Amino acid sequence: MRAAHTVEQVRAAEEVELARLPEGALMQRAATGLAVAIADLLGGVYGRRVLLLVGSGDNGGDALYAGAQLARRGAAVEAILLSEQVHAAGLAALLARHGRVVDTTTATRPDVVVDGIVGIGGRPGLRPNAVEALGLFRDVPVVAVDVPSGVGVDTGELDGPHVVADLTVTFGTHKPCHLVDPAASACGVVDLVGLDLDLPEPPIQALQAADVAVLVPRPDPFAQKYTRGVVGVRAGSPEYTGAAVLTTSGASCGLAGMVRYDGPAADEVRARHPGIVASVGRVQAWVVGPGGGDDVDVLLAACLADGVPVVADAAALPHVEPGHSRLVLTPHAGELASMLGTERDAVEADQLGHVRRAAAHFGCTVLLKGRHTLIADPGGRVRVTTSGVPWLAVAGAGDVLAGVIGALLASGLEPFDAASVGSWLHGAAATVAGGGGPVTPEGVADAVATVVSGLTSGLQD
Ligand SMILES: NC(=O)C1=CN([C@@H]2O[C@H](COP(=O)(O)OP(=O)(O)OC[C@H]3O[C@@H](n4cnc5c(N)ncnc54)[C@H](O)[C@@H]3O)[C@@H](O)[C@H]2O)[C@@H](O)CC1
Ligand SMILES: Nc1ncnc2c1ncn2[C@@H]1O[C@H](COP(=O)(O)OP(=O)(O)O)[C@@H](O)[C@H]1O
Ligand SMILES: [K+]
Repeated sequence: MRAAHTVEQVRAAEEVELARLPEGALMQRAATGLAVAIADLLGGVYGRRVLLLVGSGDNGGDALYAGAQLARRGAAVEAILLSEQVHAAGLAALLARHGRVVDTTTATRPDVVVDGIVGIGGRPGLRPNAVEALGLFRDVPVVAVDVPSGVGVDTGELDGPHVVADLTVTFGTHKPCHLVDPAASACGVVDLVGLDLDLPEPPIQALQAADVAVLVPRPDPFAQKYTRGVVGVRAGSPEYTGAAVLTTSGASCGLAGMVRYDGPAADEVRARHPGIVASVGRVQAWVVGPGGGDDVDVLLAACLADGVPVVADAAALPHVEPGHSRLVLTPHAGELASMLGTERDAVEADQLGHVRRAAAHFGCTVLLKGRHTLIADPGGRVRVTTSGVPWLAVAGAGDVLAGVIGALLASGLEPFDAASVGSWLHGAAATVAGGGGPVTPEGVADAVATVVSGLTSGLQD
């Protein structure tokens, strides 16, 4: 599990550790991890040129101490001081190793720029002198210390100028900005240096393959199709039969024992999936909405009246009312904006705030689709999916996702687990299906089984 904690939580945990350790020890641990990561990026240290951008706080201190360590191993290290006050002991350490203080007119072209402008104490945005320094060597790789300076650390928002890093080396735990877009997209690769902090339950997590392997349902030896769960799909309309085929393709990923289809595209659905039963009967979960027509409000009401968990997607979303706790809503940013009476841009700018607001308002699990899909429950807990690839941004992929989540709900997973596991499998399936190239939504649906078998065989070893 990749965990992210807020600035307040990190500060509280650091305080305990700071009181326990000799002065400066925690920063030295951070700086050593940073120096190792920079050396790895450069493929060596001796003779490499490093430019530190140093702000007023401890983030600049980390950069200065890491710079001193690199200078000791033969790097030529220069520092631009962006504040009159910088970490004094860090600066002394750098100067003792023959690092040089330079300005924007005297800095030498480096092999790497180290962003020690601000860390978790930073407000969003950058001052003009930082923007100028960052503009000096635009094509040089940037390593951000802890966070890319200027991003909203707790919110994942971007407001004003900020660093765009190739690598972010963070300490102790991830912060929300490392997982939540748009800030996450400014982090590049994120490397975590452990500080042995005693941290509370993380408010934000990103499932990893091992976590999904634990959560994914497996049939017991005496399983029957009904004990594994039946998922019902009410999707498609005479105009949009493809949505019915794709949603049932997701539902047929093999994670539930049976798929029922109730709608106008039964022939198309059965032609692709002969195992699907096109008759009404008992189900353990419903999926409703993809490609839905004029009667989608009636269908949603019928699904909810069944008293089983429901995935509501696409055309069903505008008809959802608060108060159904076993509901999973799967909007993209435009759909979530309509549901909350705001604009798509506002949702995209503050994805965490909006998905949490929607989960609290509707009293159910809400999954906001995007590059890093967010899943929130009404209590504010959030999971982030990072397994996807940009090729997944293809029409129909969302229908498949709704079907996969429906199968997981039918198998007995709780809504928050079903949504986050389904989203992770969906992203991983796109990676497998495309092999680095384009995918079709059908291909993604087919690849879910391959991903699951990889996970479960790994566990049996
Ligand atoms: N607390 C600790 O023990 C540790 C902290 N570490 C480092 O310390 C950092 C936090 O240090 P600080 O609390 O000193 O805070 P920062 O280094 O993030 O800087 C805070 C100062 O920068 C100024 N500032 C805020 N926003 C700004 C902006 N947008 N542009 C320019 N200046 C701005 C403010 O005057 C503020 O006091 C972490 O991110 C991490 O890098 C690590 O060394 C690990 C140990
Ligand atoms: N840049 C991206 N990287 C990874 N996944 C993405 C990206 N953009 C969109 N996705 C994923 O692609 C899918 C698109 O779904 P959706 O927008 O509902 O399409 P449709 O309604 O046509 O089925 C979602 O699962 C979303 O998370
Ligand atoms: K930084």
